[in-house]
Amino acid sequence: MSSSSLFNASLSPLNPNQHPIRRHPSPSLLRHRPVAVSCTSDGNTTTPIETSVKPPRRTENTIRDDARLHRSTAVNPFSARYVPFNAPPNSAEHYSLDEIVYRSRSGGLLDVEHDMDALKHFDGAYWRDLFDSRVGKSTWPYGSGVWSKKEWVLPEIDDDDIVSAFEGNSNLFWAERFGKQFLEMNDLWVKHCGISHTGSFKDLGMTVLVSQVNRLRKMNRPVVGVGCASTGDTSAALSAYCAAAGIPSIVFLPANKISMAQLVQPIANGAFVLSIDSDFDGCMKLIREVTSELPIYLANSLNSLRLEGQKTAAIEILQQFDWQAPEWVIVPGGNLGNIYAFYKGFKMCQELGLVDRIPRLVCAQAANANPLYLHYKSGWKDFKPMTASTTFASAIQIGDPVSIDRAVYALKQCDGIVEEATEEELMDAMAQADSTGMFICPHTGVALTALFKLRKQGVIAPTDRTVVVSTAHGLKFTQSKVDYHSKAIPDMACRFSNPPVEVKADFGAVMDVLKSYLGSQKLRS
Ligand SMILES: Cc1ncc(COP(=O)(O)O)c(C=O)c1O
Ligand SMILES: N[C@@H](CCOP(=O)(O)O)C(=O)O
Repeated sequence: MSSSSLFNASLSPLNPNQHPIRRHPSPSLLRHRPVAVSCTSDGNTTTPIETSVKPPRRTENTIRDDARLHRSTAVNPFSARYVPFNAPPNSAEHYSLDEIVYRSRSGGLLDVEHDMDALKHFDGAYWRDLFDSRVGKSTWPYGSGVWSKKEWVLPEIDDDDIVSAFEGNSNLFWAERFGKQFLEMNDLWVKHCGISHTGSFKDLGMTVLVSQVNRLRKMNRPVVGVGCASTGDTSAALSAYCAAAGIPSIVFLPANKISMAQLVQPIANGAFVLSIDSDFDGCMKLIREVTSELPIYLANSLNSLRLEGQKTAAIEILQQFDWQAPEWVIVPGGNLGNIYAFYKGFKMCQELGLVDRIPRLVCAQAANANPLYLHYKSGWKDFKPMTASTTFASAIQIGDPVSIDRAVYALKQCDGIVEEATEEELMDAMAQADSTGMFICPHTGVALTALFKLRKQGVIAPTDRTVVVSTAHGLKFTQSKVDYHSKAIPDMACRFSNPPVEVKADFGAVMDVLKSYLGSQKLRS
């Protein structure tokens, strides 16, 4: 079936006895659906288009006002709640998302469980079609890559309570030259989650968490501020979204362990910044203690709301490949929420009929902070937290990841793999990627190292469609690049460094240098 006929199929009325809700989808679902398809000269239908010209927007209205005007009066059929993570089927424990709870009764992790039966009243074609129709618009809140999947994220929140920077919809970059030159691969992609509002994938989760906090505060729930421990990216996202909503944010940062660019983000956004003489794990312990004593809402990924937003990056990857699953997705791992979020996004798409299979996941760790890797190598027998050593991939310098159980579950479910990268490997991989036109962060260098290793072992084949998740913007980590290109890193060859050539302000000297450079380029080509 062609994609256009799939599209038509999703619009045709169904036997009402089969899908009572689908026969009457809520107007809010239908509002942003394509209304027609265009025809080619041979009469085949192609892409969806709007047929009527919309009346000009009333200039006194904001996009929030517009959303309010079009608010559906139909009963929302979708809902979600907290349940213990990986609970046995007979477990009755559950909590409303409006409760302030981070752990199950037994002290385990929580998960957000959606009413899958309600979602299943609509078939895969319906959801594909709905999500596709929202991409690239400025309609509140669906213009966001996260909120374009609102029914699968926080279905019950009022559009008015949402705090969004139109995050998501990030670039899926075809790494043509990198794949060809270094890996003999022709179908290699980099999902640039770091090209976003605060420069990392954390925006995807933070829009959800801060929106829910906004709702709780409007309900007069006791939330005076929102706090996190951070290696730099969570704090940046938290402070930006809180600042946008006028909510106080408090961030615990390990002193001298995050980049200057990351440190300045919460400072500029007006957060209350504590620089603590500890590592990330120490800060995490402290924020957990503090949030159990004070009315400060916890924003780390221990809070499963965050993962609901982060899982949309997985859905987006499938969408960008026209709802075809790639063979492999490689994700750098630290506190280990994101690897589970990816799994959850892919799995929901499979369960709801948008795709027929899910990719295998690879979690990549820095060798200096590799508790998951060691656990995997032990045959998942023995998890031991560790004290993480310094790494250029500073945002994943984490030795006691809070989401260890989620990560192990995800990797087991998808026949996943864990790899590690030494400092030299990750820095070389970053420099190689940059030399082909990217500008990636060291964590993406960790993920690329995993790819190098799995290609060499023959686990990933040259034609396997592979996505490497780039988690932060390279501009947040320029000092590591400066160190590498100046060959200023002890015991590192910096094989791909490209230091500037110092030359006198003299025409002859400049010409000499240029001729020698151009000569070496000729030899290379
Ligand atoms: C840039 C970057 N990459 C990767 C990660 C790892 O994500 P997770 O903690 O969800 O494993 C983090 C944060 O931990 C990060 O900030
Ligand atoms: N890299 C993270 C570490 C904390 O992870 P979280 O997802 O649990 O908030 C950061 O940037 O702080």
